[in-house]
Amino acid sequence: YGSVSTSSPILFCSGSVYSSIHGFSQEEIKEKLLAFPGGSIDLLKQDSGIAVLTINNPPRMNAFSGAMMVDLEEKVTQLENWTDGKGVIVQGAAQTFCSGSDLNAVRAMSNSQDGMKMCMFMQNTLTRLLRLPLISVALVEGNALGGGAELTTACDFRLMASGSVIQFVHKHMGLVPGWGGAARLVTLVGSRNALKLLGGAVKVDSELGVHIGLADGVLKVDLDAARAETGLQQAESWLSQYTKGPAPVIKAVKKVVLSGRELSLSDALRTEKDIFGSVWGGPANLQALASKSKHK
Ligand SMILES: CCCC(=O)SCCNC(=O)CCNC(=O)[C@H](O)C(C)(C)COP(=O)(O)OP(=O)(O)OC[C@H]1O[C@@H](n2cnc3c(N)ncnc32)[C@H](O)[C@@H]1OP(=O)(O)O
Repeated sequence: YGSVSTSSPILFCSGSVYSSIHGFSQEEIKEKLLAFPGGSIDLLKQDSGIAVLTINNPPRMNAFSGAMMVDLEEKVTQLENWTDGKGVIVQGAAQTFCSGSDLNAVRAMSNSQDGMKMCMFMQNTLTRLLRLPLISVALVEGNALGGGAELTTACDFRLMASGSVIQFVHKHMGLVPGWGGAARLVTLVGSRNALKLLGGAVKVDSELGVHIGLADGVLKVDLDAARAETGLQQAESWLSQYTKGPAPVIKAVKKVVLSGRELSLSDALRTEKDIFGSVWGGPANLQALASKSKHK
């Protein structure tokens, strides 16, 4: 497969929003964030080409410590470099998703300069997560609150367990989203629904989530515990509908959709042409042509 040299440096060279030209130092904020330890972000890359990224801080309902923000950035870098990857599932440990920023860290960083730097760091990371050449799914069990709700919007899809809640609680905290969650929410559900969810700090359950297009599916509850699939197993089989096939082709699928989502039409068309060129004449294309396959 040829490498994709596109006219779109923003999407495929550096997925970040802020850099030194914006007066932002990633290393400086990393050092400050590392002063708030606790929890981890765990990455499991599987032979299926589907990775599992786990937000792991159960004593604080998987709230993000500063160290976890740094850890997430490192894991996103690993996913960007995963040649054989096709998909990623983002979940929380211990059957709950994520309760947002660790409020202890928020209290200690409450001056607006530090708050803005943390927000720029998280915007960079979550933008890179959404721009990964992998199809991503947030598996929402339990609560996704505040920054946790924002994290769900940094995935291509959201699957909700029954009883789970996505809630942008920011207004109750005297805040608005800052990790890019408002901008992404408007894209997902439209500005009127986004205003309702943010202005009312609405608890979005799975039914409402599907109704407004925030959720893409609801996990099944099987009362026979012995037969029941876990949320993760269900999410893996849901995602595998879209990740069958060679990694370069699945990555190309994500890239054409991403460029259509983020670029102007002219730039998206040029980028699509470049991505097309990277799979045209590739092994999967040649094999399909040789087998004279029929699509029925
Ligand atoms: C730009 C980003 C903006 C933000 O993300 S601001 C943060 C927004 N998130 C929140 O305000 C969540 C606050 N937490 C809650 O509402 C509740 O704890 C929650 C998640 C519904 C769970 O309720 P319960 O099941 O009753 O459990 P609980 O309250 O006893 O919590 C268990 C332990 O977890 C802790 N915890 C939960 N959310 C946390 C957070 N965000 N930061 C730090 N610690 C947090 C909570 O303090 C409790 O700890 P402990 O057992 O009392 O030591």
